[in-house]
Amino acid sequence: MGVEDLGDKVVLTSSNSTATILKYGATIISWEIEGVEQLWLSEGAKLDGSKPVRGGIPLVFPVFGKSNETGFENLPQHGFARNSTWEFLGQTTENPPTVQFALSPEQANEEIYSKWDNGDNDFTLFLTIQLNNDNLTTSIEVTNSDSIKSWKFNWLFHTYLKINEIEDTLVNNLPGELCYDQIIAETYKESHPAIDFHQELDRIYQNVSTDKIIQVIELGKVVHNVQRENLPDIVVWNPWIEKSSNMGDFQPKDGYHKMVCIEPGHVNDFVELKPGQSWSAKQIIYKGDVIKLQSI
Ligand SMILES: O=P(O)(O)OC[C@H]1O[C@H](O)[C@H](O)[C@@H](O)[C@@H]1O
Repeated sequence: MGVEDLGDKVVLTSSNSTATILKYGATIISWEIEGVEQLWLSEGAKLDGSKPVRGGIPLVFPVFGKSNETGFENLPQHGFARNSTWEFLGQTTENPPTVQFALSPEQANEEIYSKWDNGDNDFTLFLTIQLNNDNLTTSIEVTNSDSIKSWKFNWLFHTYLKINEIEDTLVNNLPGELCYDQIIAETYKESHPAIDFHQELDRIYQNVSTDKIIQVIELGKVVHNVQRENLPDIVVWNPWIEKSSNMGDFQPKDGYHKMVCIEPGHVNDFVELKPGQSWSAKQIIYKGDVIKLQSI
């Protein structure tokens, strides 16, 4: 049991599990239960701060994807939280092991931060990571630290879940939900009883009730459950053959068989914060093998 600061990373240990967090991006790069890895991390992922980590749980702030909205148009895809080295604030609870990280303009990747409204938005992010025996909980609090200016943002946990075989995998509890399909640039209502994977898939499910647990089911068995608080949107992504072959840090090239991204976020529209206001949200990924079918 405990928390170890190894310099560039922090390791949390509970009686049956461990989580490893890279300070760069405050990216969770590993979560093991009984020695079994739950997150997918590319063998080609850069862990030296030269680029965002391909795998684990990168953090997306203040924009998801690219946006042409005023103030966001110069930012690269997914913003700067994943390219910044966060401050490790230390352990907040001993049992369950819980740690906190912070990011504000002082620590943010200067080059990218300056592209967000000319580096004129004062913010504070607190990320709390709690390792329980059967779940990993990540909580985020975003505060507008400016005394006069309002600003807006997207937030997303870009969670890469590890699976055995994508073609044996289904994602449930999304039928009837509105989604924007990024591959064909169209919005439609999901009509399939479960999402299956036979080609590149990149969809933003919008405004999905947080009562709904998103389950990843492999050969009829639940392998991951994703629960959300205050995160209405869910991105489901698998890059498949061509897209992964074009990502230099995606290794091995057939690694897309072993991963699915379920990304809870607030990305369909922006959250607006007035000076001094805060917003918070949570992702809980847990084990548990009961199939729960929730209709719209
Ligand atoms: O390559 P990255 O910038 O890490 O983005 C990886 C992926 O993130 C999300 O899942 C988006 O929906 C995808 O369109 C994007 O390809």
